[in-house]
Amino acid sequence: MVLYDILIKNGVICSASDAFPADIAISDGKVQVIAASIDSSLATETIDADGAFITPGGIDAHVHVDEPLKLLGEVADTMEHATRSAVAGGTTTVIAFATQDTSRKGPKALSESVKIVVEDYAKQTLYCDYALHMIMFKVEKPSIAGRELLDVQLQTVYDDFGVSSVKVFMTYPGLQISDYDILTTMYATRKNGFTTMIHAENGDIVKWMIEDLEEKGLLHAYYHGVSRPTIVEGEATNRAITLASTMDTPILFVHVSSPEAVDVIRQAQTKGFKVFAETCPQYGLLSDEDTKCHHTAESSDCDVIRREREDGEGKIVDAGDLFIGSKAICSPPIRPEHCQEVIWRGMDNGTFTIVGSDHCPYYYYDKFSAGSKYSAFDGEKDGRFRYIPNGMPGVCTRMPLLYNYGYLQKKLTSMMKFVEINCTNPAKLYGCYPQKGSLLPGVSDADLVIWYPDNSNRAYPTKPSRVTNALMEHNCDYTPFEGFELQNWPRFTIVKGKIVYREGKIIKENAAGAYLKRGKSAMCTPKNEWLYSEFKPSYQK
Ligand SMILES: NC(=O)NCCC(=O)O
Ligand SMILES: [Zn+2]
Repeated sequence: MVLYDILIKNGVICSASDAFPADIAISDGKVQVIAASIDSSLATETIDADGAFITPGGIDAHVHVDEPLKLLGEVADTMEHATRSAVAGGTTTVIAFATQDTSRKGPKALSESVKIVVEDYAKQTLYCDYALHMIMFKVEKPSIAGRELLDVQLQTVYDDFGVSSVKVFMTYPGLQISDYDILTTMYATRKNGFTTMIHAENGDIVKWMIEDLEEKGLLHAYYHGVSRPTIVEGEATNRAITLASTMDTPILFVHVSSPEAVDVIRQAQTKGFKVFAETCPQYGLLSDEDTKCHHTAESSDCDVIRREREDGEGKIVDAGDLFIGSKAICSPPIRPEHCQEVIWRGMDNGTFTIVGSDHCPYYYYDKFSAGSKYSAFDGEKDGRFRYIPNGMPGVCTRMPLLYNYGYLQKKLTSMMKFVEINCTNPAKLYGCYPQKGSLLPGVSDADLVIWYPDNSNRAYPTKPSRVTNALMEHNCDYTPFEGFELQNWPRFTIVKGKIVYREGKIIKENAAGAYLKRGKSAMCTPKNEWLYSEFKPSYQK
């Protein structure tokens, strides 16, 4: 009698709390049974995991892809490309962004902004499920009346699309919102049980620094990081915590990179504030050295040879390329090497709740594509750092890099920690647990990854030994991690019970990703403690 579609035998099942040898049976897209031994005759297909770890599929809760409103300009990956790249690296759910369409007004304004995105992605082949956060850069009515309108707008976007998180920016010209508007946003997100995601950098200091560096003729990619030093992030993080504690609103800092920011987050957590944080692999693995090199032969003030790496065939990558530093430009910027230790420690000690990729892919070699890093040379822009598109690809590499450089190098103390920050916590934080981020029989979607065994004598011809762009399966034409050495990589990625990535090959016919409506966060719940009781809102009993 056949009961299961797929049976995985001889693996070590890893959750955020346990790691134990067991078999796992899947049917109808769900995990059905986990038991010490399950008979192969009960399944249509049996996979021998050969002693390897089996983890829940990753959830990458910070992914920017091409979307109708193009807030971040043209990026190289559509949702189809991003989900394909995700599954090639063991991620089985991505959370991307719908941007507020400010031409839409009234109670349904945000819901309509999400609708156009969902309709656009419905036309694409999706390799895994995706959900959406809302990027908000304008409060429609900046007044007391504005917060009641925003309250209704959030209620509506949640009811219609299960969007339960909002991202705001404290930097970027055109996107930066005032402290007043952040308070208004927090009032409404708190009331609706939304997660407030904050990009914390002091935009006014950055503006001042950019103008000053340009005045001094310091224009190359490297100066992007100089214009946004670590204190810029530390100050904004501290300020956002002050605003959040005034409003008794839980907050989540995205893409945290600076030791000062880590310190204030840790202190706030110790005081019992509901402060959560995300970091990204690039902040633990790249350094400001990677942003060096200059773009014209005449300019010599940044005449530093970039750390060279080999590609898959032993060839040195990009030696002598004078604009190469732009590949690693993102915000917050990649920091000096000594900051990396703080990032890894924060992942392991719980300061960081989750790891996201901040996948935001712009072309590099395809210089003439809209949105290429080379658009910094359009017109009179002359390649100046202020015009280099901010962002880099990473949805594919997030899980494998954390496995190889975190777990295998003992910077993450256990595979349980690996699963917690990459899979389970993102699901709890963003309202999709236990459907996602876990392997609970009868409950969780059968989204999982079978890795290669760590200590096998068997040679696997399909096991990659270095990061290459071909491995990424994205549409972008580079990875900032080219040449990084690998001991492990996902061997199988299974999404809703179907194998979508098998030993280096994408299986398109099994792609059945869809839009995922989320619930409210299980973590971001207010404490109902007010710093000043006068601020307690009238709706709160
Ligand atoms: N991080 C970055 O440089 N680009 C993506 C947009 C953002 O998340 O701030
Ligand atoms: Zn951001």
